[in-house]
Amino acid sequence: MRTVIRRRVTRMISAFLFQPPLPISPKHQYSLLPLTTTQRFLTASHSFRTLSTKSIPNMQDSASVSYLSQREAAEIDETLMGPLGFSVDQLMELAGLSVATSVAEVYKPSEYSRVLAICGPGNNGGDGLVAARHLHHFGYKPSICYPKRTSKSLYTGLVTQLESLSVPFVSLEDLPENLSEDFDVIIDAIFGFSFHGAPRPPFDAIIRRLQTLQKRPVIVSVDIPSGWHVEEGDHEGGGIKPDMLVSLTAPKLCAKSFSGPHHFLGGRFVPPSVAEKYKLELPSYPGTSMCVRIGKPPKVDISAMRVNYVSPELLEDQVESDPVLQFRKWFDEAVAAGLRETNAMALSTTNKDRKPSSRMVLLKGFDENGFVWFTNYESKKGSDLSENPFAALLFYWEDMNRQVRIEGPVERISEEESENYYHSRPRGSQIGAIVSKQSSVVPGRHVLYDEYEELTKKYSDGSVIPKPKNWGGFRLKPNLFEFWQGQPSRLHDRLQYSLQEGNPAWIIRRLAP
Ligand SMILES: NC(=O)C1=CN([C@@H]2O[C@H](COP(=O)(O)OP(=O)(O)OC[C@H]3O[C@@H](n4cnc5c(N)ncnc54)[C@H](OP(=O)(O)O)[C@@H]3O)[C@@H](O)[C@H]2O)[C@H](O)CC1
Ligand SMILES: Cc1cc2nc3c(=O)[nH]c(=O)nc-3n(C[C@H](O)[C@H](O)[C@H](O)COP(=O)(O)O)c2cc1C
Ligand SMILES: Cc1ncc(COP(=O)(O)O)c(C=O)c1O
Ligand SMILES: [K+]
Repeated sequence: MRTVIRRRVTRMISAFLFQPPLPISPKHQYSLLPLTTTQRFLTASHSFRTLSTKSIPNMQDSASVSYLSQREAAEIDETLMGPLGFSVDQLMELAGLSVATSVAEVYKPSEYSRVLAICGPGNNGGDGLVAARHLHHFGYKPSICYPKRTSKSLYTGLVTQLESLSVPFVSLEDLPENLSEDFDVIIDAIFGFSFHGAPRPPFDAIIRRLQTLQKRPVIVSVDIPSGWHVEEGDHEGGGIKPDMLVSLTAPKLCAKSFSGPHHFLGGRFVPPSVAEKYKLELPSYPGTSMCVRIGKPPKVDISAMRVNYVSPELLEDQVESDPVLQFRKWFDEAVAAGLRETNAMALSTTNKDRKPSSRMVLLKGFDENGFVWFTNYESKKGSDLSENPFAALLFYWEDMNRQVRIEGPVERISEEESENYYHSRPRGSQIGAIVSKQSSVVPGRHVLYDEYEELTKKYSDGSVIPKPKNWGGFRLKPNLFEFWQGQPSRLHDRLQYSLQEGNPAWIIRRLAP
C-alpha cells in the first residue's frame, strides 16, 4: 500500500517537473545590499541579548531576481500545495513569519511598536494574521482589523491564537480617524496575488484611507500593495505607496514599479525543482534568516541615525575597586553574551610630531601587569611606539552599550613571551607574519601570495617556522581606565579610574557624559 502511494507521489512530482513551464516572466536586475548597522536592535530587552544566529541579510554583491505573473504565482502555490506536499497552513505560517522578520529588520519595536494589521478575506489576510502573532512575540503591540472573516478552521484558529494573546481586534468603524496617531506601522494584508478588478467594499474605503496617509505610520504591504494590479502595478497612479513590500516566493510583476525604500523577499521554502521549472532567479537567504533584502539600497539620512541606549545603571558602589577586575568582569560578560571578537580593540598611538593614528588589534592577554597585543615592531604603530611609548586602547561592545578606555605607557614584552605566542598561532598566520613587511607599500597581492606559497612549501614538512625578529608583543601598563555604559537621553554612566603619582590606589570618579 505504502509503495503504491510512494509511486503515485513520485509520478505526480515527475509530471510536475516535466510539464512545460509557463512563459518566463521578464527578469530584472537588482542589487542586493547589506543591512545598515542602525537597523540592529537596541531596546531594553535587547540591550544584553546574546548574539543570535540572525545574520546580516544580503551579503551578495548583486543578483538578479525573477518576477512572476499572476498565473505563475497561483500555479506555483498549487504545485507547492499539491505534488510537493505542503499544506496551506504551513506556507502561510512561513509567509507570515517572513513578513514579521522583515518588519523587525527595519522597524524596531523600540520605535515602531504599535502595529495595525489590516487583513483581507483570502490567504493574504491569513499572512497578516500570522505576521501579527509573530510580531507580538517579537515585542510589538499589534492590533487587527479583519472585517471579512471566513469560517475555515485555518482562519478561526489564527483568530483564536491572537485572541489568546489578548491581541485586540478593531472593527473598521472603530478604527481611529487619524491612523497616524494610534499606529506606527500598518501591515497591508488586504489583497494578494488573486486580486482582480477594482477594490469592492468594505476594502475600497480603507485602501483610500491608506492612499492619503502622511509619513507615519509606515505601510508594509504583504506580497502586493493592495489595490495595485498584480502585474501592471499602480497603473492608474494614486494607489497606496507602501514604505516596505515583502514579496513572497518571488516578486510579482507589479513589484517592478515599487519605488519605496525597503523591498524584502520572504517565503524561504521554494524547492529547487520549482525554481528550476520556473527559471526563478532568487537571492540566497543569509544564515537562518527568513527574509532577504532585494532592490535598491535604502536612502538613509545619516544625521538622523542614532540609537537610544537603554541599560542597567553603572554605579560607583557596584564596581570593583580594582579596574583590572572590573575589566575582567565586563570582558567575561561580553564573552558570555556571545559578542564577536570581544578582544578586538582600537589602538591609538602618536608619532614624534604628535600626530595620532588608530587601528584595530587583538588583545591577547591582560592582568595587573598590563594589556598585551602582538604586531610587527617595524610597522607604523611599532615606529610610533618607539617615538612615543604611550598609547590608548578602546573597546566598544556595541550590543551591551559599553565602551572601555585604557591609557598608559607601553613597552615590548620579552622575546621569550613573543616566541611562545608566535608558535601557538596557526602555521599560516606564522608564515603571514614573515611575508608581511607590515605597513610598507606592496606592488600587488601576488607578491604576498607568491612568497606565502613558497614558504608554505618550504615548511610543509612541519618543521618549526622561525619567528621574525621584528615580530612580537607590546604591553600597555594602564594608568587610566574609563568604563562607559550607555543610557537614555545621552545621560551615560562614565566611571573613570586614575592613579596619582606615588599612590598605588585607584581613584574612581564619575565624569559627565
Ligand atoms: N506561495 C506563497 O508565498 C504563499 C502566499 N500566500 C499568500 O496568499 C496570497 C494569495 O492568496 P489568495 O487567497 O489566493 O488571494 P488573496 O489573498 O489575494 O485574496 C483573494 C480574496 O480577495 C477577494 N478579492 C479579489 N479581488 C477583489 C476585489 N477587487 N475587491 C474585493 N475583494 C476581492 C477574493 O474574492 P473573489 O470573490 O473576488 O474571489 C478572495 O476572497 C498571496 O498573495 C500571499 O500573500 C499564502 O499564504 C501561502 C503561500
Ligand atoms: C579586528 C582586527 C584585529 C586586528 N588585529 C591585529 C593584531 O593583533 N595585530 C596586528 O598587527 N594587526 C592587527 N590588525 C590589523 C591592523 O588593524 C592594521 O591594519 C595593521 O596592524 C597595520 O597597522 P599600522 O600600519 O598602523 O601599524 C587587526 C585588524 C582588525 C580589523
Ligand atoms: C596583521 C595581523 N596580525 C596579527 C593579528 C592577530 O592575529 P592572531 O590572533 O593570529 O595573533 C591580526 C588579526 O587580525 C592581524 O590582522
Ligand atoms: K497586500
